[in-house]
Amino acid sequence: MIAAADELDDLKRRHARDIQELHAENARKERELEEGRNALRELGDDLARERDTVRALKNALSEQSNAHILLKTQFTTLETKCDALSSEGQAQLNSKAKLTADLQAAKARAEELENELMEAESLRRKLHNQIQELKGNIRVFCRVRPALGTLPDSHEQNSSSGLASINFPDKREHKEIVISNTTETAMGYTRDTILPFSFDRVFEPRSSQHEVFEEISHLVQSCIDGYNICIFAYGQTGSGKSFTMEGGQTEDTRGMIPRAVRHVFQVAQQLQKKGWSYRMEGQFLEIYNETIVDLLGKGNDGKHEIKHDKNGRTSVTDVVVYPLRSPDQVQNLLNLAQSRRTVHATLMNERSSRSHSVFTLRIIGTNDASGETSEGCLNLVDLAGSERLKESGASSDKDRLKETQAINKSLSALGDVIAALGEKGSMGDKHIPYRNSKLTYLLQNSLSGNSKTLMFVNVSPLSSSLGESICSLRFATKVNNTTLGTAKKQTARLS
Ligand SMILES: Nc1ncnc2c1ncn2[C@@H]1O[C@H](COP(=O)(O)OP(=O)(O)OP(=O)(O)O)[C@@H](O)[C@H]1O
Repeated sequence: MIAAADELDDLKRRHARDIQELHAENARKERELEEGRNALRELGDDLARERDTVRALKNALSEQSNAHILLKTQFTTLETKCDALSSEGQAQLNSKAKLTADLQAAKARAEELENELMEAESLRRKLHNQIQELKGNIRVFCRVRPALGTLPDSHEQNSSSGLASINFPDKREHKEIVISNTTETAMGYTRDTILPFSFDRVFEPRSSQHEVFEEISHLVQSCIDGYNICIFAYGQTGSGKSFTMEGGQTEDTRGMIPRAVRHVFQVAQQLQKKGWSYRMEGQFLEIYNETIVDLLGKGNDGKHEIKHDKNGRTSVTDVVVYPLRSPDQVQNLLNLAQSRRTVHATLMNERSSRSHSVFTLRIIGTNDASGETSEGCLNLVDLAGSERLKESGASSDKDRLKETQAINKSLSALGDVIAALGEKGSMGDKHIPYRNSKLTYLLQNSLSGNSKTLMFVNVSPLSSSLGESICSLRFATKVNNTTLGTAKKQTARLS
């Protein structure tokens, strides 16, 4: 029993030890279990996170694959477009080659036509000069200016009631002008007079500078062919002479001088193709009270002398002669000259020009290919107002009286020269009184029978100017009835 009790104790001790160990083991297992649980929780969290990541990646993948599909579609469309463009490009290359060939052919044809045109132009010029020779070399154009009331900024506002009765019956050839005038007889009766005049061309008030120049452009062109040309503007103060010759500053209102210079430059350039090269020079003079003033000079006026050489060349001593290189340069010279012109007030026109102005363009041409030379001269003359003493208000002022007398003397000298040239044409050699005025002496070589002369008779539309208008038209008619003979070219061959 003792042994059994010992054994029992022993067993109890071992059992207690086992229980203790089992407790310890249990506690350890519980700890491990807790740790396992924690680990499991962490793994659960990780799993949830991983699931989120996988979900996000899945979404991204789906977006990417959509984008990929879209890009693929776009790529295919672009590929198709590219194919279409490259075949279009090819077609365009083909059509470009065809167009280049067509252009080449058109250029060759244009060149051919240009040559034909040049030949036709030479022929036309020759025929034109022949026609002019047959007609005689003095022509008269009449131009009636518009009433200024119809223009902005005018002093003649509401002047339409004061307009003269001027009619233009010839609607086809524009050669006639008819003035109707009512005068009172000594007995107090009124008498209606119809005065018809006819000229080479009549320009109505609405005619533009462009239309007027069209009619004189061939004449201007003749100076390139070696003729001496003289174009005058004659008429009472305020009748539109300066407007016709110099014009305004705008493209539309530019006058005959700038248009003539531009035309000469253009034609000279065209003739370069035929081997011609031209040198041009210009001078601008004023004749005031029988004294020459250089409008482009530096002021040694009154000391200029007119000289004519045996080759028909006229020069004036000590005047500035500008080599002309462009039409724009001429506009600047005109502006300079304009600011220097002698301008005084008269009753007729506040800014009346009381002097003659003479713009001279000399054109010297050489043709190295054919050995020809030519020298022509174009004079564009803006004459002083032609009104009589009473009309100009000059009779009460000594200086104005002297001016008006000088103007009248030189204008009648011009008439005498033209008349004498006309008589010479029919009766052989006759003395031509060129020396009677500075104006006619200066223009001697451009007024002779060898030259071409055009006179504009400028007319005011106002009834208050009717008397002067009739005087101007009568003077112009006398000039128109004159035949100046045959113009001669000044050409030579280079030795
Ligand atoms: N055809 C026209 N169209 C428009 N305005 C014109 C025309 N002719 C003349 N004029 C205007 O009429 C006015 C007088 O003309 P202009 O000065 O040319 O006369 P003029 O005869 O030269 O006078 P002057 O003898 O004083 O020089 C100017 O204001 C001018 O601009």
